[in-house]
Amino acid sequence: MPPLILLYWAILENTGEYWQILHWFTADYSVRGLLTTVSTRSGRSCRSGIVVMVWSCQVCTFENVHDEYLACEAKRPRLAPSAESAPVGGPAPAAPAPAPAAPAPARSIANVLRPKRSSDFAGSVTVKVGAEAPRRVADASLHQYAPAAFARDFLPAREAHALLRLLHADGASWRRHPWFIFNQWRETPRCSKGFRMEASAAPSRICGEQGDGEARHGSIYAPADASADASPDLLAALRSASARLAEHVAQIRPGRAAPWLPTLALGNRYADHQDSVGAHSDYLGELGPRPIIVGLALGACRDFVLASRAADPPTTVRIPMPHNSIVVMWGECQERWDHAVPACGEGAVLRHALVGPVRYSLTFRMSRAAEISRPKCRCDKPAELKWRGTGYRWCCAGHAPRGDEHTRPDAPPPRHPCGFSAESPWATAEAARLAAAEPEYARVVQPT
Ligand SMILES: O=C(O)CCC(=O)C(=O)O
Ligand SMILES: [Fe+2]
Repeated sequence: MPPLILLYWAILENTGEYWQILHWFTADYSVRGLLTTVSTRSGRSCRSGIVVMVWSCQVCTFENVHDEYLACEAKRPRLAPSAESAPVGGPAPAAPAPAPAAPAPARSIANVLRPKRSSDFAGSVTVKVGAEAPRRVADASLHQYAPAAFARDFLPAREAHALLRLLHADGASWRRHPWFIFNQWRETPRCSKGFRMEASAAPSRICGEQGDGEARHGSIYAPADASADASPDLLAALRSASARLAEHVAQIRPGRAAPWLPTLALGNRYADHQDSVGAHSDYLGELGPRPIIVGLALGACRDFVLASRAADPPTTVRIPMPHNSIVVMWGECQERWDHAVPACGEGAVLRHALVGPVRYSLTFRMSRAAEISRPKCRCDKPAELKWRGTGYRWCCAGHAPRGDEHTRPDAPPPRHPCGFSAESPWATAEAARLAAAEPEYARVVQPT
């Protein structure tokens, strides 16, 4: 049967939503549908009755291969697609001045059929150096400003969508954790859960984040505690994503011999614009110095911010991370840069069709626990590893009950850091070895 193509316009009577729909019926009688008009409502059901209907949004690359219609919520185009080095506003470091909204996509067949990329709707990377006004930069130029790389539309769209569904089902059980900051225990302003991906290991909970007395904090990996409560489908999806990331990193990596094979994924769930992670570098007790850490963002688009600690001149990079985008943080990030997902205004969150304002991130890390001889602090717990300006030191980050334990009424109170601090000559030497094997970031060639 030759393909039959049908283009029609529909107005849903009860919602007033306007859809422009292109269907083509293929030889196997599957039906594809493209929506060109974006809706803000969700939950309508639309069954084709024939075989499969694929709804894809023209604005946010959302693709729903199931038989229900989920309204895409990406109704607010933000910054226009990258214009290399275009100034975007005044000198305020916190947020680049709003740029004019991207023009509405032309309603043409060519535009309907054009595969959409997230750069069509999410903002550009912006860089602010010293007192200069923030500038938009092309994604591929990020390495000129920070030891990091950014890529959009990383996983195949369906894989990203399936992973988001699995995370969203699991994410309801993720918890806020105690963390030590400003000399007191508080709850993390987001929920998190950790996964171990070694084939043989049970998934473990990660005990959230704790402070280190300098208003910086990092993620702490608890040893596997056998709370194997992630679905096999989710673990399989995490392993698949991690294999793709390992391959990507191998392609773009600046030197170094040993492969990066992630074995841990820390999941964060930001329920809305108020959830956040403050500026920090990660704890490295299990990862060793200068680790590669890769963040995969799924769901709502929020800004991921990298800020140099050096004042010569201070650099802030703001990366609006849309659904299915990744940021690779090279080793130097954990020494001389902080990263954050700041709280923002409600309107600054680019919602996702499936999860609305919820953002998930998975930060993939490679455990080197087997190579690291980790001392215990005075609390008799494994110490944490941090860069301290001139070298690495083991320190105590305080201790709180792991996983859900802290929510139990009989949970012991969290313990303040004991003040333990000891040089790690091994980590400092290992960092120097790794740094020598890395060429200048500015010379890293990014694939297009
Ligand atoms: O959510 C993110 O993108 C960052 C999370 C993070 O920094 C962490 O888990 O240590
Ligand atoms: Fe982090």
